[in-house]
Amino acid sequence: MASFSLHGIPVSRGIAIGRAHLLTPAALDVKHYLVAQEQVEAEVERLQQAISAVHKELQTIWSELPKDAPAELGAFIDVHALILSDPMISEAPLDIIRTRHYNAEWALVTQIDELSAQFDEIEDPYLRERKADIAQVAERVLKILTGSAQLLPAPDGLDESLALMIVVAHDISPADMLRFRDRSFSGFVTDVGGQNSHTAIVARSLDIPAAVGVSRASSLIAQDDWVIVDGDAGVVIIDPSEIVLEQYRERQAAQLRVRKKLGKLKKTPAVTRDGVAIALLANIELPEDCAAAMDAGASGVGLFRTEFLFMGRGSASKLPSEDEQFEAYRKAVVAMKGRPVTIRTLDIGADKPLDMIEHNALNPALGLRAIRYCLAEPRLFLTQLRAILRASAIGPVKLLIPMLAHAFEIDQTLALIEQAKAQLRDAHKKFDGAIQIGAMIEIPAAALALPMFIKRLDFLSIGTNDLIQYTLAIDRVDHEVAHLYNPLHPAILHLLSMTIKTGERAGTPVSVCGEMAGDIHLTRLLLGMGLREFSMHPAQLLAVKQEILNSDLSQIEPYVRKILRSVEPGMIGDTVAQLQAL
Ligand SMILES: C=C(OP(=O)(O)O)C(=O)O
Repeated sequence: MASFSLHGIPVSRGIAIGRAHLLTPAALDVKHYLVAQEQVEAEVERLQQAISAVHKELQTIWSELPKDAPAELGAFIDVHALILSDPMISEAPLDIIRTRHYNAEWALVTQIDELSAQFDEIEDPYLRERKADIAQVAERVLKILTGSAQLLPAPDGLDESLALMIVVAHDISPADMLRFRDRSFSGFVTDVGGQNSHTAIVARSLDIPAAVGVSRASSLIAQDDWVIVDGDAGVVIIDPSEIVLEQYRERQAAQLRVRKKLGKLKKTPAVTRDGVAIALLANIELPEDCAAAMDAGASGVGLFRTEFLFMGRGSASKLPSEDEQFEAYRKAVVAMKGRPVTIRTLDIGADKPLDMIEHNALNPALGLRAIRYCLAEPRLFLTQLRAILRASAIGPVKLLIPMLAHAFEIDQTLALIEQAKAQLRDAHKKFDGAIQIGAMIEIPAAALALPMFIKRLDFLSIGTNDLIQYTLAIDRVDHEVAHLYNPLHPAILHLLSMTIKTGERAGTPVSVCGEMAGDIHLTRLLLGMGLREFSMHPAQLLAVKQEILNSDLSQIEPYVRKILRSVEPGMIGDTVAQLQAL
């Protein structure tokens, strides 16, 4: 196969080299014809041969796995081998050929369709999802039958220890991404998605190179193709030549060296050259992420996205109980060893739907989501509030509320927090009575009416991902408008600067917990606006710290003033670049 490349949106930095693992099988689009009676046994044999060819193929992949490859990769191959040996694949389609005289491809697809319908009926979401594995196995067999399958050998010079799997899919939901965090993949490529979709955010949190919005990747890349993902440029190279491979291996090695160097900064305090201390906190999705936060030297958790505890549970299962939630929050608080943990209440809706809740708004991002949903479902909200409050008895916890825009929403939320406290008192359960309560500033209306928030709350956290989405009126997950997603739009810069300055004047702490906080190209801009608290994924923390250590506020501030006076994108971009080069 000739080498070719595809282009998309770079969302998670780094270089990954490996074999493609297609998540969404290509449509099982095969020829359908009837075979004559005398041809039936030959057709049966054709299918049997294809099945044994796939067995061999799986064995080859097994034998090519590097010794230190994570056990999960081998487990995947085992599952596929087991499926292939199961009579539902190895025998039932043969019966279909014999009884209905279907050609081999049609018989296999018929059997898969029947199995698929049976799997849809299964209550257990884990088992239900095994349907995808069966489809992938069937697709391998079909490729052999149609003559399109050739397992490519490892390109010459490929370091097998780097040859892990690259997930290629039309789209990956944030819930699916959650499942991947326990398995080792070296890269992600999706046909759709935007820079700040939650899928992209989770890829960054996993510290795995990823490109999204790579149009038609899942149909142009075949299972087991050798692929390079350049997460810095958003480029995906399929079947790379030896020279290209060598170049990327060198870049990969250079990145590893940079990482090693950054690793030495873990214990270094984040202080600018002119002596201003900056707090660097971590964004987490699950309590297990605290290990990475501690390892990166985070001074606390600035954003715990609790909705990830509620996602991917399937419609049949229940929402997490108060005790289950408490256990998760407690774990995070214990893991952070006395450093503050900012727990955000449920921010569901839009691209973070819950399986058990119907989300049928016409414009989900503008609908009954986040705090709006919680206020409409006080029992669910009180359960979460009690669990968070109980965790505040274990160590320092702050409560963060998403998507607030109206004074009455803040007041209702505060009233419910008081109600949750009263319920805990009645139940003789401990909590921190002086727990700090803050708001996400992520709706332009909130940024423009800041005194209303400052009067009622203890701290503010700017959610730049949603603030950009709502200010520029673009869906953050829609790759067709991804080019309009611009953190340097003058309107965004003004809202940010205004929020930081207003908070500073009022003595209300302001942090940024959106993706802008972890982007090293924007660190100096935010410092110059007066930001002193950044929260980001642990994987980004040391690089941001290095920027801070190399920055001098007195040098930066005049450039930032110039940026804030500019309305021309060219001028803003140039000045941000000059800031970087200081
Ligand atoms: C941090 C944010 O929240 P999320 O990305 O979880 O919506 C944000 O909007 O910037």
